[in-house]
Amino acid sequence: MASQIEPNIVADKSVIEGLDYWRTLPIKQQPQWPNAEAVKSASERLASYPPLVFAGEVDTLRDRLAQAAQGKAFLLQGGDCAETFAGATADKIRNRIKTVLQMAVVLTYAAEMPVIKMGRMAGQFAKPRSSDTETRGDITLPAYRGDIVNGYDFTPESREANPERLVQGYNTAVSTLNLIRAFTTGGFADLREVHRWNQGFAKNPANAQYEALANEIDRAIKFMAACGADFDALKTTEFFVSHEALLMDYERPMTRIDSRTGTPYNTSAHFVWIGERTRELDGAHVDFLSRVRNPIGVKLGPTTDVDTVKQLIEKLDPNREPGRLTFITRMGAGKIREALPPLLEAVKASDANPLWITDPMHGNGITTPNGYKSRRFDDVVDEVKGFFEAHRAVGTFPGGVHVELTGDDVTECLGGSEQIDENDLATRYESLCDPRLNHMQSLELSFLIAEELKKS
Ligand SMILES: O=C[C@H](O)[C@H](O)COP(=O)(O)O
Ligand SMILES: C=C(OP(=O)(O)O)C(=O)O
Ligand SMILES: [Mn+2]
Repeated sequence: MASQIEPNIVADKSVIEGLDYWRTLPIKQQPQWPNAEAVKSASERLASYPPLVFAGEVDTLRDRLAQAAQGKAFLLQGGDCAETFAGATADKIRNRIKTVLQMAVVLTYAAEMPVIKMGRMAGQFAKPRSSDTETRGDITLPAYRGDIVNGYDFTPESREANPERLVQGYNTAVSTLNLIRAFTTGGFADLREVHRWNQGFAKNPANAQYEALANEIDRAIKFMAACGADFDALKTTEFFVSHEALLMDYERPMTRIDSRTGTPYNTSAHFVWIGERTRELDGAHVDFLSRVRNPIGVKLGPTTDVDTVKQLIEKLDPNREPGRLTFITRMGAGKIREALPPLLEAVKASDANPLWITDPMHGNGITTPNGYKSRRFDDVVDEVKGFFEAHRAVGTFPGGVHVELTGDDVTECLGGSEQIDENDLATRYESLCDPRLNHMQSLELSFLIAEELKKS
């Protein structure tokens, strides 16, 4: 990130050394690379490539998240469970952005407050798995760990971890982010285009409800324009990218020293989070992310206790910096109403002010009798409701949602007004890992969240 025209403040030696301290700690969910030299070579190349995001953008996001933590903004974070290299096409990326923009409009209108838009995009390539291996029939192979590690095809060649994929991951993230920037700053995301974001999607109840809302917004904009309002600010929209910081051979080389401040930023995304499976207090991931300046998230499952939350705050946000820390709860619809309030109470009584958002996906996984990983739309909605209820009861702010979604008409989650059932799953199941809400289910969810926001 060094620039010739900006001051070039170098980092302390201890700061640079600290970025590799994780190597001495226990670490989970990393691939078994077959060839250490090849990993070293790929990591060195990554370290020499330009950053994907700038430190200044990361700082802006931290400010936005600080607003949300204070109850003055709402975070909408969404995208694939596992982005794929083949899925990084213009159509698919555009549909996902359109879906997030539509959901954001619905939420902004209801909440009457800014909605921070963030994709699980441009880097969501590495997956933690429940098992290191997958068995089909009498063959057992390494589990698929995301396109940045190995291939999905069930052959020994494809399932072997391949370090060249680290570089391909970077290149795919670059082209995805380039398109995101073009869509969100090149006129397409202009609020006056609110109808256009609905075009190309099938006619269905959620789209019709959206269309009615878009008409209202249109009329309001035209009214304000007739009154002389200047809408230049509506031409572009901020859109941030995020992914799970899981694969250290990608995250470490993408972390650079900011020449303005001499401090480390993970330049592979604006926001990164630590998953439920890798958030041990003394583990590699918590240590590494404690040292970068990005706003960071931590997933919290249903067994999380108060002490763990307090220690995570101590490690990851010792200075209680506004916007620094987001807790992404993923408790499950049946558990959130009991598991979340004690955590909220304890943090409320402390000097910390993290942002709390809900991931209503990962606590609600099921496997259908016909063998698909799925989730029921009703469970997703119920967890969101439980999240709002818990915050209302404790008097804290329900600051956002984190969803696995796509802009395409896939059939991966059950229910919604299209009433997708188990037999429909085979029609269009494309996810290589967890099931995503399709375009219509996503939009429908946003209307339901809007109702909850109005109540809050
Ligand atoms: O996205 C989250 C995890 O990677 C995923 O839920 C793990 O799935 P598995 O239980 O099939 O490994
Ligand atoms: C792995 C994920 O979630 P969790 O860590 O909550 O299981 C994910 O968000 O895809
Ligand atoms: Mn997932």
